[in-house]
Amino acid sequence: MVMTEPIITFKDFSFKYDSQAFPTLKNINLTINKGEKILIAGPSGSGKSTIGRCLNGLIPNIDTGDISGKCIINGKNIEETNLFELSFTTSTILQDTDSQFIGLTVGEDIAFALENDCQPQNRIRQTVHRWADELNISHLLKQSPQNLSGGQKQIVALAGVLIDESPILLFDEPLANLDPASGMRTMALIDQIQKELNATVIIIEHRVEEVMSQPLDRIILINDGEIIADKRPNDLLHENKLEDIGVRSPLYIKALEKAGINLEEIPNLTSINELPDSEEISRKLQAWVNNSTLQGEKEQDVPLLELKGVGHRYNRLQVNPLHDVTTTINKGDFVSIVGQNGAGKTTLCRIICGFVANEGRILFNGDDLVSLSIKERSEKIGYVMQDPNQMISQKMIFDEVALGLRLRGYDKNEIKKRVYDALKICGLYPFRNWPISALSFGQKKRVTIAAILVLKPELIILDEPTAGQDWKTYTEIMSFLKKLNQQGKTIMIITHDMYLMMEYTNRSLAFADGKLIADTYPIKLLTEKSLIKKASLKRTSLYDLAQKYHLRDADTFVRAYIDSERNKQNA
Ligand SMILES: Nc1ncnc2c1ncn2[C@@H]1O[C@H](COP(=O)(O)OP(=O)(O)OP(=O)(O)O)[C@@H](O)[C@H]1O
Ligand SMILES: Nc1ncnc2c1ncn2[C@@H]1O[C@H](COP(=O)(O)OP(=O)(O)OP(=O)(O)O)[C@@H](O)[C@H]1O
Repeated sequence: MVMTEPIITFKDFSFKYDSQAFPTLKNINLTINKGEKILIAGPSGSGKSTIGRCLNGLIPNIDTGDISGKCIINGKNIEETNLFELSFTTSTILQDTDSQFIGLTVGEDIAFALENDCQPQNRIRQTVHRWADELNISHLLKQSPQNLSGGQKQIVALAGVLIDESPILLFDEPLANLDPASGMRTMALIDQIQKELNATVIIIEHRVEEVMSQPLDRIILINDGEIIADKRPNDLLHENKLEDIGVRSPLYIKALEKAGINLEEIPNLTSINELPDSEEISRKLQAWVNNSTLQGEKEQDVPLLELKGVGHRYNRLQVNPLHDVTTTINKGDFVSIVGQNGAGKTTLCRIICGFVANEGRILFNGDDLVSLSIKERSEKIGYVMQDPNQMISQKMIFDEVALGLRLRGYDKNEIKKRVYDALKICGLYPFRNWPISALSFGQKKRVTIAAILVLKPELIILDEPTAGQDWKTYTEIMSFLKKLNQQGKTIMIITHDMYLMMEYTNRSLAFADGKLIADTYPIKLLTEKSLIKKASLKRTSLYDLAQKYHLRDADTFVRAYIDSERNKQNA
């Protein structure tokens, strides 16, 4: 028997933030042994990050509140330990990477963790280069961390944590902004580090399927501040209750279920490789595809936005600036913009909105956009940033949505009418007199969309609207966007979620190294191996399932699955 020794123990532990009326964590009993790898999952606001903050000492040192019961980390009671002491025990990679950077360059930032340990200069250089190599960020070492793309920031933050060599590594949503291939690489890397250092790894993530691409010891489900399951992944998947609490199940499991396959009869559900070779499963999956009728792809060819040789270079250090993007977005399109972290997706959207200079031309309904100011453009093209908190400037919902109209001098009645209309479309009318601070993330996101809809733009561009969201909020945001699209809005959306791309969008633009490398149907994009590799994409597990069971045509299987989900939504 392997000797196990607890490194984290919660005993009848409850915690109430000073500013909250009720406890956020309730009666937590949890033991994690040295060297274990644990996933913590659960809906937004359930208390996952709060548990994380106990592990790294932010609770009770920075986030003060009432504790009852005990929490012992590496032999120390968190109530009797200061932040500095715990910093040697737990390394944390946060959801919000921006607040984590201290160096002037990426290289300095990564080195910082080592300099803390008083290592010699040349050893530091070597280690930094080794990790930068491993993480594919060598070309960024001289850049300022503030200028990186969202995904690049996340990888740099990861490097800092990995080289720190603490006994507990805590990752709070490490995948939220990563492209699919980087996400997989990151999970493999975490696994490798864990083995090398024999570290205890705690991962907080909504993307359960991706985390499960590497072995896990246990999954802990949190709901409403309580632990509702603490099980080995296989046992939890057999119970098949993830979606009941708003956590997305792995796609291949949902597909098996759709085809009427009894999950109880499958011994190991943790990965497609572990599924049994079975004629019967093959037959059932194939029969299910044969029974579904496929919908035709939507064809549209009235041009709305024409991009001709579009590009932008931020500075001379930039290795692959966005260059020569030429394509036409048609009226009614729902376009996904996908690809490699740092490829230029956000930059393209900034160019379209006029926030940064453009080396090419853009026509909107046939007119050149160059003569329009940012303000004039925003009446035609609405841009929704990833973080709603960065967009919101007012206290009250009504005022936030009315802001654009007030700035443009509309009269009071017209403002009221338009704001109410937009709030109704966004399902926020009942909240019209509420302060924004009382809303959840998904609701805030809809406020920022409402604030854009009042100006009646024909095109709406959204930057990763579902990143870091739980399954419920994800579905809420996406069905809402789908409705807007059906009402005639043209939508462009940046995303790293391959399934989202396939289910919701009718067309994909894929980027790599500053270039548009594909412009096609979402499903077609994932049929070409070389494209997938170049754009850092990944096939969903539906393909792997179809291949494993030798279905006649994997793409047809994937389409059948997506159609059946679409129909379920429309019903
Ligand atoms: N510093 C704080 N002060 C007061 N309340 C807080 C604080 N941080 C979190 N909370 C509250 O505690 C609850 C749980 O938040 P927590 O961040 O732990 O959730 P989570 O499960 O990590 O959610 P998400 O998936 O959205 O990140 C929320 O209702 C939140 O409003
Ligand atoms: N303000 C800036 N100054 C200098 N370089 C920048 C700036 N903003 C972005 N870059 C660089 O431009 C490139 C493209 O960045 P962009 O944000 O468009 O990428 P992205 O495709 O949206 O990436 P992600 O998927 O990670 O969000 C990156 O290499 C990034 O480092």
